[in-house]
Amino acid sequence: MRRRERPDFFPPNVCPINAKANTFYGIMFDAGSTGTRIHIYTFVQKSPEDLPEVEGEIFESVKPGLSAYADQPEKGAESVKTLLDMAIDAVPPHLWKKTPVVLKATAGLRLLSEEKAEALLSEVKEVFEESPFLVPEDSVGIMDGSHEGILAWITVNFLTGQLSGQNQQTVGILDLGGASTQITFLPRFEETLKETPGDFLTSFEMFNKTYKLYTHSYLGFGLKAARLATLGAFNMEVVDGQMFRSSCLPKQLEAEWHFGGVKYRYGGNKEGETGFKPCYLEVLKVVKGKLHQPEEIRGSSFYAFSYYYDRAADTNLIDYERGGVLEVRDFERKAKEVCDNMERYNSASPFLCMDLTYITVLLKEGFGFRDNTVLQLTKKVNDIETSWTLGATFYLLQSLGMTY
Ligand SMILES: O=c1ccn([C@@H]2O[C@H](COP(=O)(O)OP(=O)(O)O)[C@@H](O)[C@H]2O)c(=O)[nH]1
Ligand SMILES: [Ca+2]
Repeated sequence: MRRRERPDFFPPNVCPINAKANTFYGIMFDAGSTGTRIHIYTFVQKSPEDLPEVEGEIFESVKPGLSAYADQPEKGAESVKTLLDMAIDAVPPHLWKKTPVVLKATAGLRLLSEEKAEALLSEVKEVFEESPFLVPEDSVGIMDGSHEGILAWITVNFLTGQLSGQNQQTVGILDLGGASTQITFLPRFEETLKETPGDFLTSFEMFNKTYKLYTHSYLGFGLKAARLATLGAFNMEVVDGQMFRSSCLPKQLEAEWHFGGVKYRYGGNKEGETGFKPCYLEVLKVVKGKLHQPEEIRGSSFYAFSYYYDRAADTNLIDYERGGVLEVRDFERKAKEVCDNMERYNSASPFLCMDLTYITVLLKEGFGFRDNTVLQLTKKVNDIETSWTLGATFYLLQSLGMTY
């Protein structure tokens, strides 16, 4: 796409408040499987040659996600309206009409029937149309899995300064959601391009450059979907009262869990085995042979966020506010510690052992990372969330001709 200049209403030297003429906003909703979030970004474009700067972000979230309202689409849309009302206060009224609002749904809605997903999305569209903001075509929809990874890659590499200037040393990213998981990186070796199935490679244009990225979204491999798969309950018609058991859960546990609008009963192996070893084997069945393993990633380091971050923070592997640097084996060590002392960790979450074991198995046996592969756990860079939403907002502004 060609670089386009935004109209300048005031030449810089006569602009009354110089800084404000080139400020603009973008509103992006992330309708995830476990929650809905609004990101209201403020951008400043100092000159047409430079990348826009992110001046600030307002972030708020609600739970549960839209997919939990599969049978009450109006209620689902109400949760979006609550968040959108925040934008009315955040964006100056004279810019409302120029501020685009978009909602992209991810794996939660991908797993619903088309009919239920459409009903939810059309209610949300109505909420948008009743708002004073700019509602572009296709403003509400389900995002393609490959875009989810690419846009998160754009976000992280933009925030870490890798998309501007010469010597670009981009970083790969790992996102672990509730229902799907993404891996994205820029291959450095010809071999990788040759060995990779075509649908794992996508060319993407951003900020006047084309990137050929390796990316894939594995539907059903998010943390919560993996819990169901381990229990043998994923995509199953659940019979009333049916109990799903696992060696990854505390022996005496019996409880209920709601996900994607379905109720599941689950519990520990009352009589049988419990602990890291049997749990690892159980989880391995869910993962083994299901993921593509690019050779190149074994020796590189990756940025990891979402549930990788949350579980690492929950178990003090990293600081909750600042994040940290880990190796894959740190997750395994912690999984052993938790699974082999399950009763002690019971109070935090009954799924902690299963979650840590899943993360370990996914990284090692799924993607094929080494024990000493380095992971940079990050929630925010320069106070901006490391989410695909920033990349998606840039893409949106580019398509509207508001930036290049
Ligand atoms: O702005 C966000 C959005 C999501 N998450 C994390 O993403 C995970 C939930 O995934 P999500 O609901 O987005 O599921 P998906 O639809 O991506 O499978 C949780 O760890 C959240 O804390 C986050 O940290 N920041
Ligand atoms: Ca997500």
